[in-house]
Amino acid sequence: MPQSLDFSSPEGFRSGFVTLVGRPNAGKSTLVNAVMGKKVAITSNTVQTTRHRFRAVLSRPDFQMIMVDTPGLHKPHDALGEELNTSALKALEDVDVVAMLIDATKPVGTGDAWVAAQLARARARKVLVLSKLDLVDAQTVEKMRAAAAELAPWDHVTACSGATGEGVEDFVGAVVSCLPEGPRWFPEDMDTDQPLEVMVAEFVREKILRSFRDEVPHAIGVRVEEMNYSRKKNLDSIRAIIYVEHDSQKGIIIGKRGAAIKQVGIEARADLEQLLGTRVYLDLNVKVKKNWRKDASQIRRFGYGEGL
Ligand SMILES: Nc1nc2c(ncn2[C@@H]2O[C@H](COP(=O)(O)OP(=O)(O)OP(=O)(O)O)[C@@H](O)[C@H]2O)c(=O)[nH]1
Repeated sequence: MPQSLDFSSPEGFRSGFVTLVGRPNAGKSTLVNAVMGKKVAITSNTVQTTRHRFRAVLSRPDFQMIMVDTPGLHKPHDALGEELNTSALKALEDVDVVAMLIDATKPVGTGDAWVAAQLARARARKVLVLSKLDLVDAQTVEKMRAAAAELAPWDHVTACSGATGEGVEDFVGAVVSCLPEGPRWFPEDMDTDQPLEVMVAEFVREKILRSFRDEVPHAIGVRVEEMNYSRKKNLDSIRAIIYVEHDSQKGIIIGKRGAAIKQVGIEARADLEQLLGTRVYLDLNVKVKKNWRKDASQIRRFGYGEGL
């Protein structure tokens, strides 16, 4: 039997779903990538980077930990915000473990207390994670541990750095100890169930968010229109559209004589070639679609909030 079809699991095997929650920018996507040992989620300094809910699956001989990466919980300002909030709260239902990340570089605030209060309603086991451990000293970590412990009754309190990897195995151990005994849900060699088109669109969006942080925050959506693989050339030809809200944003993204979008294309292509294991031809176009973020049905059409 090919390995990918082998779902059998030994006695005592643990498996289950864990969702990562926390304020925007807390480091959720970075931690998912660190746990997986490779990039499956996009990260950026811009808050609310994560829009798609997806699963990353860590398989070891004695457990399978399925991570559901959620958009940050926050107070909504527009329809997109509401959609993200709803999806974050929904993610608390039907999971075995909720891991709440608190950025160790910031004092525990009312925002964290608000998220912890939402968590109190979930029946799942709860793990608190102080993130960005590499940026703080030991004394701060101890203070943060004490403050965080007050927020809710946690099963475990851990600290780690998704950037350096320090403490990441402790985090995995804490989560796994909370998982119930269960079957292998996914084939051992499958590490994400996110459709390729969605990952491709997200990788392109990450590059744009990084390049134009201040000029176009949140005002972009990326949709992959076409993806064709040629076995002969080992080449993926991808056509994607970048949607913006205003003409001015279109100008910024394209840049002088197309220089800016060319740079985005070069960077995205490098990542995509790694992701897909093929050569990539990437055709990016920019279109203006006024107020697309304000209309929740449009948001669904763009794929955000779907399948939640
Ligand atoms: N130094 C350091 N930086 C980190 C660490 N984890 C995350 N960051 C940075 O913090 C920023 C936000 O990280 P993300 O992983 O995108 O945060 P997120 O919680 O997924 O953000 P949203 O998608 O907005 O909810 C990025 O610039 C990361 O590079 C860490 O452990 N150490």
